[in-house]
Amino acid sequence: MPEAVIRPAATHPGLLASLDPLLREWLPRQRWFAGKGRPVTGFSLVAATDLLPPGGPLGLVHLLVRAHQPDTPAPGAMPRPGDCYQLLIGVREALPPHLAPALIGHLEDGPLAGRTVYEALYDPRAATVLMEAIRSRAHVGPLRFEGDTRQEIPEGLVPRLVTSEQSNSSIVYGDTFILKLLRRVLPGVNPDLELPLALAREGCPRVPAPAGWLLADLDGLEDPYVLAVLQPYVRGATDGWELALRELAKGEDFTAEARALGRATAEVHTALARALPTVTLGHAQIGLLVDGMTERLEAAAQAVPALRPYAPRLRSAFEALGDLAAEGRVWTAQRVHGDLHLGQCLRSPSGDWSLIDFEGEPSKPLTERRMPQPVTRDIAGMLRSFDYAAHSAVPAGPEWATECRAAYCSGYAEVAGRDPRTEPVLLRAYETDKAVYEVVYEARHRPDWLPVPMAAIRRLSADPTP
Ligand SMILES: Nc1ncnc2c1ncn2[C@@H]1O[C@H](COP(=O)(O)OP(=O)(O)O)[C@@H](O)[C@H]1O
Ligand SMILES: O=P(O)(O)O[C@H]1O[C@H](CO)[C@@H](O[C@H]2O[C@H](CO)[C@@H](O)[C@H](O)[C@H]2O)[C@H](O)[C@H]1O
Repeated sequence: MPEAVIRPAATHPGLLASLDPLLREWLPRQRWFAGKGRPVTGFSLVAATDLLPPGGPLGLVHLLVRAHQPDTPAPGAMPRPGDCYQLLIGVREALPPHLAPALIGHLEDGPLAGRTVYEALYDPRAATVLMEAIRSRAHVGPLRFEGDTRQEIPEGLVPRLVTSEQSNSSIVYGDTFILKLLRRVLPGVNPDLELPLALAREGCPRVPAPAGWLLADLDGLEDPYVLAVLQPYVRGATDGWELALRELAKGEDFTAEARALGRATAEVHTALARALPTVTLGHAQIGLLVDGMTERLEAAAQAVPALRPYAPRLRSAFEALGDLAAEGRVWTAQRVHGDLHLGQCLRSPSGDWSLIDFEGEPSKPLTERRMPQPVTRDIAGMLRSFDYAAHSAVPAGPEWATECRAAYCSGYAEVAGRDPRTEPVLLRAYETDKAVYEVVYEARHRPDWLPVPMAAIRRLSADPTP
């Protein structure tokens, strides 16, 4: 076993000063960096914790740093404080060749001048320190490693960093557990831990139950930061997106899987409705929802000119929902996944589906992400995802999408006792809202993909039935 001893915390203002120029260059290149397009002008230290002393042969420093970026606040608005990021910095005399991709740079001054600093998650020795801290429920400075005592975590699981494109960073331990380290972190209850814990309490088998987690208690804050979540690893799993594309390429039917996904979604929704409060949305609340959807559409049409000709017809989808509410219709809202699509669904080799990544839309504040919403929001996300898969295939498979969407709704109804298609106005409003979001997302991140949500925009603005 490499060193897994957790030593007392010490802060290193000097270390951050010498890291500053290296991080300014390195941080914006990371996939998970949320402030793309604006330079980083400096950092302030939120917390520094030694997990292994940085002066030793292998140093490991846990940092929470606020990255400052020039902001253009709306007139009268307060400038936003920079985003806070979680970093694990390894410190060595020199990097062995297998850690070359992890290099951040060489410290030129300060207490550790001459040493090499690197992204420690690539380093199995550093990853083992994290796991040992969870196993021993260590408290180090502000960091609190905790866990579910009913789940046994064996010693010596071999770690490997997940290298796929992610919004956060994950380490798989011995194909048995996966530790997700949140990158852009906020104080307060995080749905990525809150909802899987609630589902585990309900005995819902569709979501891997958290086995451990990492919190940080910082002075002056009522709520801790949620920094990481450890879950059982679904071995040999394929995600729904990959599976759907594979079946499409082979011309295979996917409706049985779509139906199973509908059932799995309904199981999760039913358990969440039991576990956490539900509320009724009447005229006033639906009015706010409609206003939000309309504002997002206006902002999207400003940002993406291709959307502008369709905006009036799309707006009418939101207005129709407002009209129903004005007639006295009410809807139930509950906690939902918040960002559901095929890529968030994992199929085990035995054919069971699990849902992952309950973080919600990371760009939104936690209070907004934790608000109860109609389940239709998640359902619309999945319906859009079948459409995405069908449009990504060559040749495109619009009938495939129609069949999968129908099968998904039927599967949902089998478990929930309520078919989402019986709420066409609500479904259309949510699907429109999601397609508008996707237009902005693709214009910003993957312009080649823009035709996919634009096809949906055309369909939704032409045909009032979802
Ligand atoms: N419990 C799990 N079992 C197996 N693989 C998982 C599990 N949780 C996550 N993954 C894999 O890790 C990837 C990233 O996880 P996710 O929670 O979506 O992180 P992010 O928020 O960074 O996108 C997923 O796409 C999936 O491939
Ligand atoms: O998984 P994330 O939380 O990072 O979600 C973002 O990226 C997704 C792309 O990976 C994006 O999803 C869109 O593309 C998917 C195919 O790549 C498709 O299945 C989804 O239906 C579609 O929305 C998601 O919108 C974005 O928030």
